[in-house]
This record gives sequence, structure tokens and C-alpha cells, in this order.
Amino acid sequence: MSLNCLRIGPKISQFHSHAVRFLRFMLPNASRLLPSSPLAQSSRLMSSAAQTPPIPSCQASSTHPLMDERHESLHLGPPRLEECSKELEIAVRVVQLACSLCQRVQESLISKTHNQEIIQVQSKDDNSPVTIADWSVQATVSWVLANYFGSRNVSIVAEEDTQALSNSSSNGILNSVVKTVNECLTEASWFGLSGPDEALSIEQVLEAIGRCNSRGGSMGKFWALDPVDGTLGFVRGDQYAVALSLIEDGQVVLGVLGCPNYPLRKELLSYQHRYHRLVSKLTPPTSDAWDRGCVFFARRGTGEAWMQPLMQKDGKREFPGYVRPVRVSSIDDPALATFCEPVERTNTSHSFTAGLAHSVGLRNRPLRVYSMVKYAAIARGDAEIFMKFARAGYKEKIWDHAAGVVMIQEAGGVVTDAGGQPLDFSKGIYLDSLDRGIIACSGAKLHRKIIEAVDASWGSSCL
Ligand SMILES: Nc1ncnc2c1ncn2[C@@H]1O[C@H](COP(=O)(O)OS(=O)(=O)O)[C@@H](OP(=O)(O)O)[C@H]1O
Ligand SMILES: [Mg+2]
Ligand SMILES: [Mg+2]
Ligand SMILES: [Mg+2]
Repeated sequence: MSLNCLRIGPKISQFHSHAVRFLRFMLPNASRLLPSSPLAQSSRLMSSAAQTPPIPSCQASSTHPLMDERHESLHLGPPRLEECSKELEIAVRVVQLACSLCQRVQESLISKTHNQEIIQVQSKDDNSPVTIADWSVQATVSWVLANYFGSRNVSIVAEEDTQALSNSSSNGILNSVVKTVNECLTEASWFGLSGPDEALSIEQVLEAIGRCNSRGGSMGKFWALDPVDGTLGFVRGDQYAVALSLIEDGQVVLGVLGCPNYPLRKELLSYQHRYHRLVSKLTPPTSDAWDRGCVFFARRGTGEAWMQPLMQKDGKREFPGYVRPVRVSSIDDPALATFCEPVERTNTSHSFTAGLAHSVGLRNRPLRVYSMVKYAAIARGDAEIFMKFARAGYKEKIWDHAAGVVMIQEAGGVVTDAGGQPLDFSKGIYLDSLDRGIIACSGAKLHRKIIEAVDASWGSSCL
């Protein structure tokens, strides 16, 4: 018994310190609520640690809305909703909900016949894919944000629009979107969110998607949403992300990144390629060894970023800390560092980054991953560098980067363009003044070396 306590002790105190840091993060004025004696809480923590309850409803919550029962057992008193960042809380919950929607669609896509897949995956004018998940997530997030903050107060910049859904040949896909959105919203209460009293009509779903037509800019507050980032990865059964951020007067103030196929533990990253398919083929879905699905979130100026496992309605996972802080890697030796980049060579120049890697002394193979999962990998310390150099003329969009940038910055890293300037989210939907490419690093030393290498080799590149 005493030996057990000794072994569990450090975990409890680590867990306790995470809980206290998390409370401070969510509730800047919460010192009066924080417990004075960590040890006095330990036995209560241990007795309830095995249970994974549903999260309480945030409107009627008597405990902190993002805490599980282990946190409740700290008896910190009932913080009021208005004391914490309601925007962050709703954003995390709705991204959790959206991830659940995506998981269902991805599973059905993978098991579909070729003809059924054609209905679910469409091609946009630029030949990029769009699926019922992209439209359904956009409708769901838009509806939930409008429901909580009022449709007049909510301004959203997002990737998708209703154009392709509005002609008569798209009836099949539009019906699938409406069905998917309504199925998802019936689960809202499980994620602590209010859903509609009755199923949304086609018009309401189109309105929710179409409402995300803000153009951004330097004044005021707006949300930036990429409903499915890395849609190509999504349709291939691989990595993708749901990315939601809040931008105020041109600065990203909140970021939430849902990464449904991202492993909870770094060691599993080596299975990155066709991860999802491997999981379904090689292991039973409940296997802890393959545990995957994380939601990352950060708030500007706190110096902290956090990770939560994906809530699974029917599943239960062993996950110490439940909500835990993430931090960038401390590696600053290029020989030990790993860099991430897009999978598709049409989205970045693999040959240019290979040259940079060689000149800086990076020895590890690049980690090629779809979507903003790359930003999450740097924020969690799973890799040290992310580089992207799109072809000349391509304009990066704010929803492809905003949530990831604040995540890395608050986790201790650096993100700039290739000229060393911060990304500018105040210029509308594009990162208009971006110089050449994007460089995100775990620390200033690696960042400086990459910038110097870009300057040295840019002139002789064909970019
Ligand atoms: N030509 C071109 N050049 C550069 N970037 C482009 C280009 N076309 C698309 N995009 C954007 O890239 C987003 C996907 O980025 P990834 O890092 O996931 O790329 S990759 O799929 O791994 O290659 C992708 O986001 P989603 O559309 O949300 O998937 C696009 O916004
Ligand atoms: Mg995207
Ligand atoms: Mg997208
Ligand atoms: Mg797209």
C-alpha cells in the first residue's frame, strides 16, 4: 500500500500542478480558488481517477467546464462561466464535436465503394478536394458559435462556401451534409453544448455555411475556421485537422487544433503513413497502444499551450493528466532536429527544403504530414522545424495557419516568414505580405540558422 502510494505520488503531484496551471490559464483571477494543500487532495484524486465521465453542460455547470471528474475532485469551488474565457471554452468543445463528425465521415469514406466515394468527395475549381465533412463541420461550428454568441455578433472567415451546394445537381451531397450536421448536433449535449430544439432545415444549414463570409481585416474580432485542413490526408485515411482561431485587431488571440488521427504519444509518430488504415487493419480499435486523437489549444500571452485527448462517447482511455500542457522541444542541435513539411510537392518545394536541410546540418528524414498537425507536432515537441515554400503566386490563407501559429508561440516556439517577420493576420483572408515561405521552429537558434540558409540559397533556387 505504502509502496503504491510512493510510486503514484509523483504522478499525483505532477497532475496536481497541471490542474492548478490549467485553472490559472482558464481563470486568470482564480488564485482564491486554488487549493492550499496538494497532498490533502491526493486520496480524493486517486479514488476518482479511474472514471471518465461525460463533461458537464457548460450552461448549467457547477464545476469548471473543461475539467473531468479528477479535477472536480479538487473541490476548487464552482467558478462561474463568465469568469473564464467563454470563447475558448466553446471553441474547444465545438472542435471536439467537429472531430467526432470527421471521424465518422472518414470511416465511412474509407469503407465506401468507389461510386459512393465520388458522391462524398468533390473537386473544387482549383482541383483541390472538398467533402461532406468540410461543409458539415463549417455548418456545425458556425451554428454553435452563432447560438452561443448571437449571429449578429459572430463574424467568421472560413474556407468553404455554398456555391457548389446550391445547384440542383448537388442535391445528393447537400442532403448528406444536412443529415451529417443534424446527426452531429444531436450529440452536442454530450460535449457540453446546446443543440437545436429540432433538426436544422436545408436552408438553415446553407445559411450557417454561408454566414462564414467575413473578409477579416485589421479591426475588430473574427473567427478563422478551416473545417478540414489537409482534406487530401482526410480522404486518404491519413492526418488532417480541424482548425479554429479567434483574431482580434489583427492578432491571433485563441487557437484550437483538433487532430483526430494524431497519436497521443510521440513514439507512435513513426507509424504516421497510412496511420488510420494501419490502425484499422492491424489492431483492435480500442487498443491503448494506438491511442490517437488530440485537441490542442492556446491563448495568446499566457505562455502556455494545452492538449486534451479526443472525447470518445463510447470509449474510455487511459490518459494521465487529461488536460496537459505541451511544450516545444529543447533540441537546438540541427543534427538531432527533425523538420516537417507538406506531403504534396505541389504545396511546397521539397527540393529547396532538402537543400536547406543539408546546408544547416539536419540529418533526420523530413516528417511529411498532411495539415496543421505539423504545427501541433512542433508545439508538442515531437519535431523541431516546420518549413513551407509554396510556388510563386500562391497566396497563403489565414485559416491554414492562425491556430497553429498561436499554438507554437505559446508553447515556446518561433514562427515567422522567411524574412524573419511575424505572419500578418490583419490583411484580410490572405497572408498578403508573406516573404517567400513560412518557418516555424522550437527555438531561436534553429530559426536563425534556417533563415540564414534561406538567404544564402534563395538566389540560386528556381522559386
Ligand atoms: N498550390 C498550393 N500551394 C500551397 N498550398 C496549397 C496549395 N493548394 C492548396 N494549398 C493549401 O495547403 C493546405 C494543405 O496543406 P498541407 O500542409 O496539408 O499540404 S499537404 O497536403 O500535406 O501537401 C490546403 O488546406 P485544405 O484545403 O484545408 O486541405 C490548402 O489551403
Ligand atoms: Mg487548409
Ligand atoms: Mg480545409
Ligand atoms: Mg481545401
